[in-house]
Amino acid sequence: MNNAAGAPEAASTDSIVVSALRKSYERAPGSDATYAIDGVSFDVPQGQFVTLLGPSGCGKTTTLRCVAGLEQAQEGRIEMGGQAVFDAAGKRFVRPEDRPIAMVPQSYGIWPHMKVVDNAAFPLRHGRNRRKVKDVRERAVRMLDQVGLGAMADRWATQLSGGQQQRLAFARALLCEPEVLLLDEPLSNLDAKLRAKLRQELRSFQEQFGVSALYVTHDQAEALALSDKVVVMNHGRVEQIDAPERIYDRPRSAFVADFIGSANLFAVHDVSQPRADGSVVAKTEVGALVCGSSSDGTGDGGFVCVRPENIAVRLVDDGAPEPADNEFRGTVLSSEFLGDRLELVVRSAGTTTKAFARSGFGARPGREVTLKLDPATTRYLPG
Ligand SMILES: Nc1ncnc2c1ncn2[C@@H]1O[C@H](COP(=O)(O)OP(=O)(O)OP(=O)(O)O)[C@@H](O)[C@H]1O
Repeated sequence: MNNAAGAPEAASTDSIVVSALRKSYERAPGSDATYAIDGVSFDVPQGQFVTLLGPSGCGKTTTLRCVAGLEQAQEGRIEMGGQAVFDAAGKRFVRPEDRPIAMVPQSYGIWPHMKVVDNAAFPLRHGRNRRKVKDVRERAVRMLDQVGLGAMADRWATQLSGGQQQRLAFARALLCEPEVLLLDEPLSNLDAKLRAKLRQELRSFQEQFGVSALYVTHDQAEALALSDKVVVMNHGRVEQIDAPERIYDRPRSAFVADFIGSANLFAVHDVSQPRADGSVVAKTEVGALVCGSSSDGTGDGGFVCVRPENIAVRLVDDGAPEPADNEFRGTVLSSEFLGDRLELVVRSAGTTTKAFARSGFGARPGREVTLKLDPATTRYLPG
């Protein structure tokens, strides 16, 4: 669990607690090290699905590999089930094979020259559980049954489809009875439709087996659809940790707002003190906007953030009244038909705004429109 300062506190209900992890790949003494991860802290509560999300190079894989024990950080601490598996200060490092984890790699790591059942049983024959398990084949077949592959146990692994290979990789990982599954972009090699189907399957297996999961992706839709909690990373640091709905509806920074979904960001040059209801008035290039605030503090700078689907669009007709509070006018630059809606780009006061309208809305390029922002879904993000 996180405390008020956002740092994790060790608790018996957490499968993993990562605290202040810092790693640089430049090890030479005196080198001007830049950190691949720089003070990363988060936790994975027991049975939950937690996703590390961020752009390429932000440090997701480095973090996952530190948790797996495949990389060693220079600072910080990692606990699993209440025990330290890494502690830079105490010079403790537990080897990957002795950590209660199983990893599902991007390529699934399936052996083409083996039958499905032998692939599934591989860690029981060769891993840390090797000597403990006698009824290896029986256990592997039982697990294959549970993921719907029982009838394919004696096929060659190469005869499986992409989706079946994922199930096999999942079954093999679960056979190790890990505390936590570590998944490194396991859906990235599949086409969009199959990816959407398999992510639901992945989530339902994870829930069914009650195993905790730490998942890495740069795909924000995948992160929102799958996770109990999303850890958004940027430049080696954590930007925000929250449930998917809060990440989307209440981004804490312009980076999170922009990276997750589609967001309009209006630069702010002055902002009022918070009012009794917590809202602020932010002066922007499109006028003064009343909006909710993500923080207690205010000041100059920052952005007002509003999602395209939260903007109401009206055509401006002859004799239309002047824009009211939280409204501004603009000219339609482009109007794209997306099946269920139109995506409009509207130019006003030197900036462009993206807004959605219903499919039949007659907003051709060149038409003047009024855009109305709802204070409940418009947020001020301090700079
Ligand atoms: N073995 C390595 N040696 C040197 N630098 C590395 C190494 N692995 C990663 N880095 C650097 O560390 C930073 C973080 O990389 P990392 O692979 O963790 O990011 P990522 O968020 O997983 O990116 P991607 O989504 O592209 O896989 C990057 O700047 C990367 O270039």
